[in-house]
Order: sequence, then C-alpha cells, then structure tokens
Amino acid sequence: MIWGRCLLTAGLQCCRCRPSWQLKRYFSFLPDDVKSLRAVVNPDISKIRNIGIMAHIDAGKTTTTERMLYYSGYTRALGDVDDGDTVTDFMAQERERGITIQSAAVTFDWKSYRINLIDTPGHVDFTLEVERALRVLDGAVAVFDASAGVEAQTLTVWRQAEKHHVPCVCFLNKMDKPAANLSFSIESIRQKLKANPVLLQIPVGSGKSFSGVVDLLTNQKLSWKLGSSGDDGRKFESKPLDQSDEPELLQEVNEARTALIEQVADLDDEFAELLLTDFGDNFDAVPSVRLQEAVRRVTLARKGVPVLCGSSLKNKGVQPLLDAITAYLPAPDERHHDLVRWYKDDLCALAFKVLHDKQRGPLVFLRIYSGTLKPQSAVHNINRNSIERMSRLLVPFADQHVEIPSMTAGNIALTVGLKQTVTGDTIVSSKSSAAAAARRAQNDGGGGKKRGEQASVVLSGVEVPDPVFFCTIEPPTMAKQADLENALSCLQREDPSLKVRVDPDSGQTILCGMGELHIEIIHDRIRREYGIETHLGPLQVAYRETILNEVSTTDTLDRTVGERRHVATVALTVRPMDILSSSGSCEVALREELEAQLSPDLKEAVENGVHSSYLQGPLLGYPLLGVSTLIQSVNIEPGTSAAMVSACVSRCMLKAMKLAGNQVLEPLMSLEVTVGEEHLSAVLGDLAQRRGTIQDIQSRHDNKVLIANVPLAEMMGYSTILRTLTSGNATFSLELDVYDAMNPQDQNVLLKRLSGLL
Ligand SMILES: Nc1nc2c(ncn2[C@@H]2O[C@H](COP(=O)(O)OP(=O)(O)OP(=O)(O)O)[C@@H](O)[C@H]2O)c(=O)[nH]1
Repeated sequence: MIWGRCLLTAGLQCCRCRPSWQLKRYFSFLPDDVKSLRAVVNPDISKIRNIGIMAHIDAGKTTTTERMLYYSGYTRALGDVDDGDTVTDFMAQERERGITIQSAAVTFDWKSYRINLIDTPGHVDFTLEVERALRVLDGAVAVFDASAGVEAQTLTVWRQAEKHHVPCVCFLNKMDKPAANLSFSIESIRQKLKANPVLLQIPVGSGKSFSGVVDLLTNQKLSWKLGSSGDDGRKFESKPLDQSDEPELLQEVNEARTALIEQVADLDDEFAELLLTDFGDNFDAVPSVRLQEAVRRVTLARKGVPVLCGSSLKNKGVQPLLDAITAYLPAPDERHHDLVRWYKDDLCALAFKVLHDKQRGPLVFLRIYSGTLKPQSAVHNINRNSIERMSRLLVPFADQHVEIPSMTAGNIALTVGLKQTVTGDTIVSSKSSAAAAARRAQNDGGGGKKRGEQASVVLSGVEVPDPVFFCTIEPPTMAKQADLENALSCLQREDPSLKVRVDPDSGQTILCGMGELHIEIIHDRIRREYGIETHLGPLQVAYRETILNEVSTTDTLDRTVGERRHVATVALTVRPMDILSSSGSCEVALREELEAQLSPDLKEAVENGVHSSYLQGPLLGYPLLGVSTLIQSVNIEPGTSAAMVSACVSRCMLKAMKLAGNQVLEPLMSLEVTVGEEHLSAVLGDLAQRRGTIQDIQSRHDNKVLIANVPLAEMMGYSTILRTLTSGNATFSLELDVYDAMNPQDQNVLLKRLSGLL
C-alpha cells in the first residue's frame, strides 16, 4: 500500500488519513505550522491567477505542482510521483500508475497572489480533461522535458490553448538531465508550435551541474545548492551577476539580454518607443520593471511566450516560475468575456468538473465569471432549466476542501448540493437574471444568433470528440444491474467523453471511450469506487460507414394502427460528401418549396427520420459519416401521425443507402514513437505488419522519432508489444487523425469476422 505516508501536516488532514472527504469548518482546521489561508476570503480580482499546467506525458507537471505547493507553504514534505505520494494525483489509480487522470484543482497563495491551479493529464486518452480545464483558465504553464523539446501531446494541448486564446509561459523542466538542451528546446517551440519564444533566463551549468539560472530582466543570478540530496531548494542565493562570474556566462547573458530587448521592442510598440526615445544609446540602462511590463503585454497579446528553465525534481527554478505566473499571466478581469458585461453583477458561473463523493454526492467545480456565489442559496441551471440548491461552498486544496462563506468573480469554487448539474452547464442566480442578461446581449447585438435568446447567455461547453473504442459491460449478477447503471450515470456526469448506450438488438450495455486506457480506468473505478466487479467484453473499434454513389428513391408507408390509417410517400436523394472537407458529419436539407409547405412539426418529423437512419449504417450497423440528404417531396394523407412520417423517411433512407453502395470507414490514428536507434528497425518491422504508413523519421539526440499513420484496429495492446520490442525504451502517443476508407480486402475480412464467418 503506497498511501502510508501522510504528506500534509498532522493538523491538515488529507483523504488518505480518512475514509472519505470531510468538510472542515471555515478556518477551524488550520494548524499554525502550515501557512494560513490568509486570503481564503475573496482576494482582489487583480491578484487572482487561474492557471493550467499542460504538457506531454511525463514532462513533470505533477512534480512541478508539488514543488509549487511546497514552496508556497501548503505542504510540509515534498511529494514524489515515483513514490506515489503527491497531493494532486489523489485518485488511487493515479498513485499506483504514476499518471494524472483527472484534473485536480489546487488553490494556494504565492506572495500576495491567489493561484488556482489545475493539473491536467498528459495522456492522449484524457485530452478532454485538458480542454475542459483550458476553457475556464486565464493562463497556462506549458512544461517541457528540456531533453525532448516539443513532444506530440504538447502540440495537441498547445492547439487547444490557442483555440481558447490562453496566454502561456513555457517551463523547460529536467535541465539536470545530461541530454537537456536549451537551444534545441527553444527551436522546437518555434518550429513545432509556431510560437515566438521569449527567453527570460539563461541556465547556469548543465546536466548534473545545473545549479540555477540568470534572470535576464534583472541580471540576478539565482543559485541553488548542488548535490545535497536532502536540500529542498527552498533557500537559494540571489545576487547580481558581476565580474567574478565566468566570462563565458557573462558574455552569454549580455548577448541574450540584448537579444531579449530587441525581440520585445519588435513585438511591443510602447517598449520600442521607450527604447528609442530614452535608451537608444544604452540598452542596459532599461529598467527591469519596464522590460517586465512589456513582456507582460507581449504575453497577454499572445505575440510571444516567456520561456524559463529549471529542474523540478532537483528543486531548482520553481520559485521564479511562480513569480513569472503572477507577473506575466493575466488576472481574470484582463480576459474578455462578453458574458461578464451582460450579467453585470449577477452571478454567472460555468460547471467545468463534477466529482462524486459517496457521502456528499456530486461535488461541482465552478469558475465564477461574474457576481458572487453563496452557500445555502438557490441557483438556476440554464442548460437543465432547473433550480438547484447549493448547500456548501469550498475552496479546493487538492483532496483538502475548506469551507467559506462566499466567493466572488474570477475564482474557482467547489460546491456541494448541485445534484443535476453536468460538466459544461451554466449556473446563474435566477431565471430572471438570465433573461435580463439576454436582453442586454441583444441590445448589444451580440450572441444568440442561432438558438434564440437563451443560447447567447450560456457559456460554451466543451466539444466532446467521438469515442473510438467500445465494449460491452456486464454486472456480476442481474441484481447488480441497477447499481451499475447508477455508477455509469455518475461517471458520465463527471466525464462527458464516456458514452454509455444499450444495444437495441442484444440489450447489452455498451461502454464507449477514447482509448484502451480510458476504458480500463473506468472499469477500475467501477470496481474501486462503486464496489461492482464488472465483466468487460472484448474491446472493439468504433467503425463508421459511408455511401459511394448518389441515389434517388421513393417509398410509401401505408399502415393502419387501430382505427387510424397512416399513409405517407417520401422521395429523397442521398449523396456522398468528401469526408475531410465535411469534417465527416452528415447533413439534411429540404427542397425550397417543401421548406415553405411543411409545418414545423412535420419538418421536425422528417429530419428526425433522416437523423435516426444516420445512426445505423446498412452494412454493419455503424453510424454514418459524410452523407448528405435532400428531401425532394413529402405527401401525407390526412390523419397520418408525425411518428409514421419519421418511420417512412427512415425506411426510404435505408433503401436509398443500400442502393448507393456502402463502404466501411476505420479510424486512422496518427502515431508518434520515440525510440532508441538500436530498436528502430524492430519497431518499423512491427508497424509494417500493422498496416502502418511511415510519414517521417526524425532524430532527437540519441533517439529516433517515428511518425506514422496506423489503423486503430491494429493497435490493440500496442503499449505491451512496444515495451517488449524495445525492452521498455520507447514511448508513444496515439491520436485520431481521420476516418479512412478500408480497402476492399480488409473490409471483406472485417465483414466476415463480424458476421461470425471467420
Ligand atoms: N531528471 C528529472 N526528472 C524529472 C524532473 N521532473 C520530473 N521528473 C521525473 O519525470 C517523471 C514524470 O514526472 P511527473 O511529474 O509525473 O510528470 P507528469 O507530466 O505529471 O506526468 P503525467 O501526469 O503522467 O502526465 C517522474 O519519474 C519524475 O520523477 C526533473 O526536473 N528532472
């Protein structure tokens, strides 16, 4: 059991010491020897930083977070992912596997700032967790392994951060590794992320002798003790760089500082003007505070990303990173959310995470955009159109939750009592406040263009990608079926990327997920958290189907139910679309005359008929992609119900799609494998047998980085195979690239296998 050692002080109980979360009374638990929560009551909004940490798996996010908590005084011992005793990785599986699965929100104070930090997972199966976190954050720290530079997952997460316009700071971690390379990492940020790195520090020493950094803004040399394993890095020396320092370092710093000043002047007009008017002859005289202000403007405008370096494991460089978070990343009121304007001082918050606690029920993480949240109050959930009662309000300290009397805009809060709220819902104070905000939005000419008044005042949730894997799940006995259903519905509220459905033919419950690891973790959680030993069927790939040709057809439904005769005739055309350009979705349209002729109810019935037929393809029953349908005519005799019209349309669709010729589409994944040169040929040989197409092989220090496309069906259990092939000396990431047509031979084999002929 690895939960043995309590990380926190005796006074600060953690869930490892207790069977489940206990909610402590306001301030009552705080021990004297752990930093008091000075500003648990609401800090000034300009002093709040809502920050995410994002990176490739194993870059060191969790280790960095642990150091931040330690240096800011919230833990008394340093947690270690390798020993399984970190604060942020608090789920049992995370401790055992040493990876971060759920985003854990952690609140702490650094100097005079309140930092709400979300540790996001690096594994590609959990990108939705990252996306969800980015949605509610104002800034992010991208952590890199300085010996690897930008890795596959960082690219994905970076793109997500760009989508949400989140300003970033980069931290080149693991500078203690012999292969750590500053210029390589900077170049890879430039090349692969297409970002503009603004280097703010120069490392002192390299590999094992990495001892600190020189801050290029202040010319201060920050040095940590080398080699003493017991040193926690809390104390470090800070002194101005002077002539007693090595000449090479002095020269490197001089050059880097000049380059920094020129780069910032290029990116920021205000700074350029200051430079030209006041410091044209002597760049060195630029006050560091003016340079810092300019770097901040550049970061907020996303014209550049500050780059810092350090080694979290060796306790070096984390305090300057904390300073950079407060100095360069935005306060909540520096981000522009229209909603804040529309809600004015009324409450508006987004539920970005739901957790289930056995005693307390659902715990909902909220980001407050405007107004004030108070416990013991009723709130209105716009998405569910329901009133909910919030019983308690907490500040989340990883697995520690501190009860507070109110919370204002800009903060992240944890609430107890919201029973219907699902990840992605918008919470406001009342229905009338939403209506008032909608009126302001309309007067403003903003939002609400598509779905009427209400849509404009709802915060946009997170797009959930389609799951690529599925399998059946069965309880040990039928008596446990209801418990399993409850467990699955709780897990779905927490994790919208998990889909559960019942197979209409077999009646079996089907679990659909983002990857093997995702499904494995869900299985594990059902056992641990809900005490149900379930049986999973074999993991199957979520194929799709499409059509090959354009076909027009008609169909008539003539059915008498009871006394009533229903007669409908439908004519329609189905047409294949380019899967890439249509992003794979299916469309439906009605001819212009029909649009005018049909009542809204009938139009809805026709569209429902088309959409339901898109869910099950004629070949293997998989959902369809890339099909466009045009309804040519609909003739209905009086007395025919809307349900019968839908049924007629579905039947006609099935007929048309069968005539149109069918094609199975399979998920084609992009794979990146980092492997030592000595194992490259084994990995290549194996990929050839998996129908893989190699796109590129790059060199990264002593390693090769292999980029390929491989059908997902060939990748089951790949992590075990790769470990065997390379004696554990390789890592890989796998991500859905596109749904691609299977070739006729492979498709035949699949059809035979699925129909039991093979
Ligand atoms: N040499 C070296 N190793 C480090 C450093 N920081 C972290 N590590 C090691 O890198 C491994 C991964 O660290 P984590 O902190 O779990 O990384 P992570 O990014 O949180 O990983 P996931 O949560 O699985 O995505 C662990 O074995 C750490 O001990 C560092 O500064 N130097």
